[in-house]
Amino acid sequence: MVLADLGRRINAAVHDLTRSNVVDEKAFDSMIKEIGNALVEADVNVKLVAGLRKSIRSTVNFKDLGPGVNKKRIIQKAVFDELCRLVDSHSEPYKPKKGKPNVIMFVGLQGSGKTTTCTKLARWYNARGFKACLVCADTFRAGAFDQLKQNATKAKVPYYGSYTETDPVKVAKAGVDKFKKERFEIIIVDTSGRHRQETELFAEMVQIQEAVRPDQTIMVLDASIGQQAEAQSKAFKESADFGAIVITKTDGNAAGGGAISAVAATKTPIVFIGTGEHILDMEKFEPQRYISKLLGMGDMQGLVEHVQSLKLDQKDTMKHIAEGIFTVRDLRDQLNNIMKMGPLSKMAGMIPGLSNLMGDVGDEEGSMKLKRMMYIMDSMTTKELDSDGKMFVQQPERMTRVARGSGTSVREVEDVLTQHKMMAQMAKKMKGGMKAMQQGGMGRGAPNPQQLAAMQKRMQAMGAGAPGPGGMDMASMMRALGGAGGAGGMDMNKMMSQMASMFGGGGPRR
Ligand SMILES: Nc1nc2c(ncn2[C@@H]2O[C@H](COP(=O)(O)OP(=O)(O)OP(=O)(O)O)[C@@H](O)[C@H]2O)c(=O)[nH]1
Repeated sequence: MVLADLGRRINAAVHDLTRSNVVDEKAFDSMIKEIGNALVEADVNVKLVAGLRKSIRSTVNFKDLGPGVNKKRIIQKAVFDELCRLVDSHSEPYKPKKGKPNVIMFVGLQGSGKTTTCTKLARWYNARGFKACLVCADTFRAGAFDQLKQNATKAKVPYYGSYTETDPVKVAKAGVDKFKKERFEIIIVDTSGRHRQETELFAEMVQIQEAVRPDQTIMVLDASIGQQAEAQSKAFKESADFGAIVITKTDGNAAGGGAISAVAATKTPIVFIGTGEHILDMEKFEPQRYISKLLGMGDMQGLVEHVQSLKLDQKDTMKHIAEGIFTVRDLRDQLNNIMKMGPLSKMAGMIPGLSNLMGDVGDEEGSMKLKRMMYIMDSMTTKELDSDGKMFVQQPERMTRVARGSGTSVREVEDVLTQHKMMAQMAKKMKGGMKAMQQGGMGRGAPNPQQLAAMQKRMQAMGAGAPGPGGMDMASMMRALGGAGGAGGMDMNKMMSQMASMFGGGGPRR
């Protein structure tokens, strides 16, 4: 059972109960039991599960509920709140400060995903305006430096390491000193892992800690170890003190729930979770966001942050749409942006209701389709790209030329032009609204209540469904978007419709 299945099972249990006409104590008990079973199967510790069941039961307390109260709402909220509490460590991690060197040291067993996570974190800070770099202090494993070098180069992050020095303490110290002198703000030290928790490994970690005096030591844990995470983190904590944890490989891994809850129970903050092998596959861990995503309620705030961190260029298209124009080049720029965002399935998970809309179109098929559309537009002339597409109808031989040049078929070129036409019509309709939003500062500030209401209506029409537990309805999600406008905010609605219709999801249900 992968994590998404766990979410679906919990959701189904809650919905079965709240959908039925009689919400009595018996039905309530069987819902709690089903949630408990699903969590135990996802390797959450039975004691924690027993605690959660007890808390839900006492929060709802059937006997005290009067006839007028909305039982369904209270039950949904109790389940959401208790799930959040299960994964919340209630502790604050270190917050790096700008304008000074912040040394972050990574520890963890070999293969846990340390090197990958170090690079993801450096990129994450870089995208947020910090000057970040990497130091490879793993002299134990041959090839470790090469791997870090390769990752760092791909992520465009400066790095330090040595092929000749065999003492990891010396390499770590030299790297940190060098980058401190060069005024780097985030200096990430990757250490050796090895297979088991051997004494030499712990001794080495302590020595590196003493030499580089990290502001934060982060331990990396593989989600697949489930509730074993508690024992493993204890063993590490006894040797080298660490302040926070990153849990990797939570993608497609049911035991992730077990690992997260086990760590939360030790009151160690989980700062990030790894959600894939790609450099962008890392999410800041926040209990409420994690649970709402797990339950299929989306993570709009996460999506906005993700989109913003990509620094997508939307200026020209936004300006065009405000004027009611949408050129073929605009379509190409938008597709380019979508391709930068990572796997489509992941994006869909962040948007409430979109996973259903996309249907069974896989990532591979979706991205292949995107690529072919890009080849087609790359084979067009500047004049064609900047046009409204009508010249292709007037001179169909242009379509034949583009198909030949891009190695695709005339039919596919027609499809791109149909897609473009649809979006150009949409842009025409949006003309007034976009102008008002731009004038009203939508691109900079939070949406006003009328804009929120309109956006909420559209989102619900797209299949976002009824408000979920915990009061996380569409309005509050939209409010969470406050201040996020521009590329991340308003554009998401458009992007959803684009994606859904392009990948055969049948288009938004309006
Ligand atoms: N699916 C998935 N794979 C991941 C994630 N994080 C890391 N990996 C993969 O896990 C494997 C091991 O990652 P590394 O970063 O090399 O692990 P390490 O802990 O640095 O290992 P050593 O350098 O040998 O100590 C690689 O194939 C990564 O691509 C994640 O969040 N999801």
